[in-house]
Amino acid sequence: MNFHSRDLNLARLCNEALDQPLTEAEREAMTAAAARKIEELFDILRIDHQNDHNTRETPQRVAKMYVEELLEGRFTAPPRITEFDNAQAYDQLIITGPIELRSICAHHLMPIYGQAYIGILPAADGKIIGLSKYDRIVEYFASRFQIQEELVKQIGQYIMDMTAPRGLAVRISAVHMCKTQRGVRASHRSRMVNTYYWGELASDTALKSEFVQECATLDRAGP
Ligand SMILES: Nc1nc2c(ncn2[C@@H]2O[C@H](COP(=O)(O)OP(=O)(O)OP(=O)(O)O)[C@@H](O)[C@H]2O)c(=O)[nH]1
Repeated sequence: MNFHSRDLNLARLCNEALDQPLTEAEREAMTAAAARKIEELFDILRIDHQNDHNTRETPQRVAKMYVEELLEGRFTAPPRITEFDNAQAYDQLIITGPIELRSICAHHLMPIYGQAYIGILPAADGKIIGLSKYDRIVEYFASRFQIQEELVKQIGQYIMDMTAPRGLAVRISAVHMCKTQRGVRASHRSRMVNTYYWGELASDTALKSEFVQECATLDRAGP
């Protein structure tokens, strides 16, 4: 099957999903087409991948890694969210983290790794969602070429749209390898931290500082 046969040739922004998840046949066709382009790149870089025992299968491996792993969140459906009744009308702050964050930066295609923290102020008459779903949502939006400012907002907006809590905070603390492995060669300890707030968490400074303090505690807690 030719992967241009559907609307898949309509490009989307690097951190947006396609309009429809790929079918298995489309995924295979995209992987094969990407592998051919990576072979071409190796040819340009004068890497003899036909005869080099180390890189013979590398274009196929890299193409598969992009389509099925690093950019999976562009090509698959968002995670299913399990909702439970908020039977006891729980309306206090819930904080979950650290959630392991693995992404790729949009500018140099280098890894971003770190932790995410999510704070939820549930609506007493709303729903509670399964705790593991926050990790899945982070992974879904992180599996794209990203910049950290937009990643935080995408994660939070999705949770707001799906669950309508009274307030929400999403915080990411991450290392950008485009800064540590090249360019300025910053320290591996150099991180970017950013937080975005919605609803009551945006307007209530006491809630904000409770969230930030709990994140610091969770960060120090270790395994
Ligand atoms: N704000 C922000 N910047 C990012 C993020 N990821 C990478 N960057 C930066 O994006 C910038 C891209 O800069 P350019 O000047 O176009 O690229 P460059 O010439 O290779 O620059 P150097 O990285 O300084 O060598 C760099 O400063 C990166 O550190 C991110 O998530 N958020």
